[in-house]
Amino acid sequence: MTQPNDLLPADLLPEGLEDRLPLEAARITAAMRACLAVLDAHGYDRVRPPLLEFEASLAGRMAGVAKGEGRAMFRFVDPASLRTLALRSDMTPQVGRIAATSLAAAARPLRLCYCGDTVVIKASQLDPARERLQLGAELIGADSVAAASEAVMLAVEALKAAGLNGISVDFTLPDLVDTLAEKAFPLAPERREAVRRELDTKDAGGLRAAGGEAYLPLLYATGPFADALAGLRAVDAGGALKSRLDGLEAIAAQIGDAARITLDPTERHGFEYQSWFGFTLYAEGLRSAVGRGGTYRIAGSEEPATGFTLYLDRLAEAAPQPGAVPMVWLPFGHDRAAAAALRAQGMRTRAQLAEGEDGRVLGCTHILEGGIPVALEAPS
Ligand SMILES: N[C@@H](Cc1c[nH]c[nH+]1)C(=O)O
Repeated sequence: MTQPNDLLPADLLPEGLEDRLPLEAARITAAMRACLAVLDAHGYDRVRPPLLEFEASLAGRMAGVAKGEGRAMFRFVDPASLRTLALRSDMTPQVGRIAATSLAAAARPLRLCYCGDTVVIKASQLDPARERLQLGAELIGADSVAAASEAVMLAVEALKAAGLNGISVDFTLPDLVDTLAEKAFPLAPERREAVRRELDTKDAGGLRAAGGEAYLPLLYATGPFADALAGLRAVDAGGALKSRLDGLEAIAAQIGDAARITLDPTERHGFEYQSWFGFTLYAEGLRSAVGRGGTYRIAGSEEPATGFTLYLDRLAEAAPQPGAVPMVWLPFGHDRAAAAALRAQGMRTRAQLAEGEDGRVLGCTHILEGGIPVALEAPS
């Protein structure tokens, strides 16, 4: 038998990639099923885009990704087409492509959901994983307050169905600096990046030095939703903010007490392509975000859309372990119909393959005897 110390160097996994062993895989699967059931019940049809695509098409559907601000993708040359392929780092652009091509003629708003693995070349400090299991929903054809409310409500409902507690939603305004820089607090295009950077690091001195004095109040308008909103309302930006803030207020009113709401108007981490509205989801027991979403435009077709993505393998860390069901040992010559009936009732079975096997050693709690499951003593 192979012992762990027989590990060959070739058996080591690259940094940021790992095997999920049965207990963990069961937790991820249970969370996945619960979330998918919520999206399905709300009328979202599942699509399954491929794991890899032509790089140009993956990168081209999202503004930020095209600008190189996106998560770096693994790329390689396809020996068959001799074109560059990329492994997806996010499924939202793929769903955008489907909406803009195969489903271009489908009625809007179009509700699609998805679940699949994505990979990034470089992980973040907070979360070293380079493979991420995404599960999400995209509402195509609308980026209104109503669409945004539906997306947030659905995300919260899915997280609760997965068994997570203490859910909080952090609202942000991804295109805030661009909007204000146009007119209210004018900034030359080449200065915008510097101002965004200082807002990111919440450095008041740096912000002043970068010529972003007018943006200072934004630094303080962050925290619990009501207070932060009041702070932002006090920023007189010649009405440039009003429609956005009214929108946030309407979304928050819909959520009510289904989740705790905070507002960080300048947060842009993880928002590469979202437009007026963005949100980050957190849950009790997990330091990093369990999902993100917002409004955006599908690059190419310019169609408005709203959606969210949950990071399933991450959120499953705080999801409850599915309850163990009886595991029934099926010895040689067992009653097959009785075994099938037990499985139909939700029990699990393991069948004997060779002489000398002991069901208890193989994790069984019961043995099928005379057509009924009889409890086994745990192995000593
Ligand atoms: N796919 C984005 C979130 C998103 C979905 N739809 C719109 N935004 C992410 O993983 O961060």
